[in-house]
Amino acid sequence: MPIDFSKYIASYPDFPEPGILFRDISPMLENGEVYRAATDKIVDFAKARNVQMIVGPEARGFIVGCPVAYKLGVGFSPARKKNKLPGETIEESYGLEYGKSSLYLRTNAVKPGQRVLVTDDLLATGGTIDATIRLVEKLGGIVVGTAFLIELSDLKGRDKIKDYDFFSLLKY
Ligand SMILES: O=P(O)(O)OC[C@H]1O[C@H](OP(=O)(O)OP(=O)(O)O)[C@H](O)[C@@H]1O
Ligand SMILES: Nc1ncnc2[nH]cnc12
Repeated sequence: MPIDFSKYIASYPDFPEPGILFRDISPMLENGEVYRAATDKIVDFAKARNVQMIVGPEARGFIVGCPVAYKLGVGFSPARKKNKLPGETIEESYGLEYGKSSLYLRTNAVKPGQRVLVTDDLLATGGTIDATIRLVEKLGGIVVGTAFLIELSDLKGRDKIKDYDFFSLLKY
């Protein structure tokens, strides 16, 4: 029987602030079979695009991207928030559904011409993924796909990344 992935997403009204309906992937992660099946969907998407490197934003982009990198035998580089990455980094700032922030990537994270998959748990306004893509492209990487567990379609994040191949497991 195919897995109904939607059963493993919890919804919390007014978290972390009033008006936000928070979609929580924790139940999916807490079930080994379901986490693996969800990861395998992204692995298939990545294999079809000959992905050579994965970059994901802190923190939930790591949860999605790292097991895919492990399965493919490619590297993963974290795009991190302020004061988390030592050494030489590049920065991009962005707005999100709640708040504003910056992401940083190591200047050695991606080689020019490398085929990169960008992963995150959820696409909302698209600010986070757009900043992550800009970081990769600043280093000369080629973003061959973007992959998420969840897309919040009302927030139109896909409009920001319409030039890129896209995968999402679930849509709300
Ligand atoms: O499409 P956007 O409007 O940019 O929103 C999506 C981003 O928001 C959440 O991360 P958050 O910034 O809350 O950080 P966290 O993963 O560290 O909890 C989520 O994990 C995505 O990265
Ligand atoms: N509604 C939402 N649920 C979970 N994570 C989010 N990140 C941005 N918006 C979110």
